[in-house]
Amino acid sequence: MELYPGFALYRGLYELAQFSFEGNSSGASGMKWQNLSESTNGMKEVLIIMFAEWIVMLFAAFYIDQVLSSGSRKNPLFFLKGSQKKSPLQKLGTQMQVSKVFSQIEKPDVIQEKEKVEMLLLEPTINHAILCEDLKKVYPGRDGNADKFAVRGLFLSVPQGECFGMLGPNGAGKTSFINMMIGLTKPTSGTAFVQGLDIRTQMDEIYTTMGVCPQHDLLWENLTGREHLLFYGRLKNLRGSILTQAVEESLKGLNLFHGGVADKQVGKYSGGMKRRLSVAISLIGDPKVVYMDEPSSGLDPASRKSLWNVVKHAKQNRAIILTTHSMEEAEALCDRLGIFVNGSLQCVGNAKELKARYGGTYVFTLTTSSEHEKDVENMVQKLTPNANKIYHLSGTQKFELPKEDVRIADVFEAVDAAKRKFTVSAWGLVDTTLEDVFIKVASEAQTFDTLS
Ligand SMILES: Nc1ncnc2c1ncn2[C@@H]1O[C@H](COP(=O)(O)OP(=O)(O)OP(=O)(O)O)[C@@H](O)[C@H]1O
Repeated sequence: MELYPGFALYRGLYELAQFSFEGNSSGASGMKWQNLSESTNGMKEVLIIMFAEWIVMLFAAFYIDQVLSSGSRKNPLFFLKGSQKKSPLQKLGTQMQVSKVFSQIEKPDVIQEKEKVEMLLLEPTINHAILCEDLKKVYPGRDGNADKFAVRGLFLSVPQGECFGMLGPNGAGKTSFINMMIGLTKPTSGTAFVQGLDIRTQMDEIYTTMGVCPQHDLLWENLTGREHLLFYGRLKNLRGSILTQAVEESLKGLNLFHGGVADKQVGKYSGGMKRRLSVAISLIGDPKVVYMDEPSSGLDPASRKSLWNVVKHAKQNRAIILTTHSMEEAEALCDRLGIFVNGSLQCVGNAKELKARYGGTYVFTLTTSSEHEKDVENMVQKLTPNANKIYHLSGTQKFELPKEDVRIADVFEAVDAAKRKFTVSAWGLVDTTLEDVFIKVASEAQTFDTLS
């Protein structure tokens, strides 16, 4: 029975108790090393059994972990095989990875960004606040699930004075990227330099020049807004009147000063007030690099506008990386944007460039009575045979007109001519919005990934 570890432990404890009981009554001490050799003392076998079992169990646990519980399961005889030959499926997987890399290489703006980073890495300059070099994050798969590639080889450079907007659908990997940059998680491979400091080894120094507004507010319910700012200000080495002034300015800037709000416990704040306090915390102490993960989520329009003013003012002497789902916010605040899908950048550029590159159409809408719908179609066909009808409901029709085929003046003339022939209740011509670009880039990338 002692081969079962529980019994071996019991026997050992029993022997110890026995020796100390006898020692108590005879005035001797309990078990000593020399007592191990006594024939009636089972402790020696117990120690041998437990030591041998410890080694056996260690190997057994390692083996079971490799073949059963890990996401990347191994063959049960993996220890007999040397370097395993790849199965055709694995080879296909590798080819797909290569083709995926190739497809990324085809995006000129992303390659340009990579080349810029490589050049900057050769001659590091303080002007570039953030440089990401082939940054990757892989979450190991659990319970038989495959590994999750949250960030796949990101190259990015953000200079001082720039606000870089990171757009992307849910689950694209934006928060995973920010978590690596702020030292919450380690990169699986690759690295990033913040003011020339490596995030793998010099995070302590980076913290002194960094501000973070996390996606979910991390605040103490019992402290007031002012106390939060005083605390973080002190952490950033502000003291005395400089600290008091920084806190006052911060509270005023984020609309948390009037009506005694600053001295209320945070537990009594509304969601929007907490968000504004998080932004204030990220900016206190003049950090040179700031990360804002969806800073305006949950804010009413007025608070959002005042937050934008604060961010616009703040970006003048620092680098900001901001993630958002609001295209309006991205256009209002960001000097450059990157659309991030399935862990990789699909495009980089300012809003104008992206719209010009990806938005190759105007959207033309015209409303008339139902009997003149055919006339409208004919009119659009005359403007361009490549027009594409995207919407049609009781007299209202929407068409995509390729920009290279139509001139805006021709559209106005065509509508004027149409007005003379039949009643036009309403019409409009709209250029591509950033939202159109986002939807197009994200859906193309997701389709490609699904096919892969
Ligand atoms: N700790 C984790 N373990 C395993 N997978 C994770 C972990 N954290 C995130 N993921 C996965 O990584 C992917 C990227 O998640 P992440 O939170 O970075 O996306 P996101 O772009 O910030 O999304 P959202 O816009 O919704 O905040 C998701 O598929 C998510 O499920």
